[in-house]
Amino acid sequence: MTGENFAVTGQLLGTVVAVQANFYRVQMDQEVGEQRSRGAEEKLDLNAFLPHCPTAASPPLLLCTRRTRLKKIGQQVMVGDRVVVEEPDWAGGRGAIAYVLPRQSELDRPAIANVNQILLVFAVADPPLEPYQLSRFLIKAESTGLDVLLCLNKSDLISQQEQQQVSDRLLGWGYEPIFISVKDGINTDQAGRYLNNKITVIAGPSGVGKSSLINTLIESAKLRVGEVSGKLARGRHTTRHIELFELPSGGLLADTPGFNQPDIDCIPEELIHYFPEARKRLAVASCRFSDCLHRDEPECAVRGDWERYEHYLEFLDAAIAHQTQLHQQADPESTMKLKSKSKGKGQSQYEPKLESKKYRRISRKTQLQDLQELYRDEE
Ligand SMILES: Nc1nc2c(ncn2[C@@H]2O[C@H](COP(=O)(O)OP(=O)(O)OP(=O)(O)O)[C@@H](O)[C@H]2O)c(=O)[nH]1
Ligand SMILES: [Zn+2]
Repeated sequence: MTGENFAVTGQLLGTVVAVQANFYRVQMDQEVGEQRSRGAEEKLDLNAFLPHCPTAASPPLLLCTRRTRLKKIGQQVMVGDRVVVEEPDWAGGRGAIAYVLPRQSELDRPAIANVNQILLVFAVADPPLEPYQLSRFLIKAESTGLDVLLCLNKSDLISQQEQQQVSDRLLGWGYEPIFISVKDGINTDQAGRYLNNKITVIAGPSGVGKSSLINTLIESAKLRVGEVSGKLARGRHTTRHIELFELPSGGLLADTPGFNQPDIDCIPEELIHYFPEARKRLAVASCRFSDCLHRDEPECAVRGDWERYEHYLEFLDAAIAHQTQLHQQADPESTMKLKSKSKGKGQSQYEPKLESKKYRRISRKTQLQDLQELYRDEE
């Protein structure tokens, strides 16, 4: 099923903003609101995959069920999905999801479709900016393949000079952070503009000011959310309750429960691509071996004098350890084979191709199981 199939007159499009039991809360597109208020049967802009700007007269929010046909074909509906709604009951606020449009991206944890970017929030002080922790979060964010936006909050606590030092250092990592202060209202508008008409997931350690930033960004949404669920309740969300909050300027924002040390569980040979400064090196030169892990291999284009190389080595160990563990859980025999095969090549020898295939298979399977579990629980 392709997007073109929906380019017909009269389809009602919306975005799933929350899943509750076997109901889906669907924020209808702006055009739907306008069309409804005009009472006209006009052609809708069906090319628009992104959420639209709410105006004073916000488009309706419908509580929808999923058509039996979707259940039969095993089509799951995720938060973030663009959907076609049929049989709207505007007065009762109800509808039925008839189709799910093709997804542009699919995040695993939190399970959200069509996310455009990750907004990583850290503080420059209180809690102090810890490079290793920041690096870990950045790697995790980069591993989603989505755009990564870095906001450094509490800039009111440091001097211009200190800010410049942090800025220079992070530029060496390949990032241009936005320095903000929610407390003093510095650059929060600018940060907000990056979220326009996009689906953004916000992440970062505890105490850096995520709640404060969210509250600043979504004053109006907070009120509306208040009517539905009682309160914004950030931090209490589990992966089982994911919600997208509408930004006044358009766009949707999802909050993730705080976690302090995200696991490095990526495929070892892909890890290097999550470092922008290493990506830059690999764009202009190649390692001698295509399966180079950039440790002690000869003629490596990556190894060298860059600040986060130490982080890379440490995360690589973590990624390999994670994969070995996965391997053992899934298939103890093949791990044995792998081990004996590696003998004689040196104890740190590692077989990337075999492992990564295996990993991908397991990963997709667990992903599916997670989802199935989620829906079983909810139905
Ligand atoms: N100095 C200063 N303090 C801030 C700023 N923004 C937030 N804070 C304070 O930092 C503390 C933590 O803010 P929160 O918004 O709760 O942080 P959080 O990231 O949501 O924390 P968790 O809910 O634990 O994930 C609060 O006491 C805020 O008042 C800022 O720009 N400057
Ligand atoms: Zn290399």
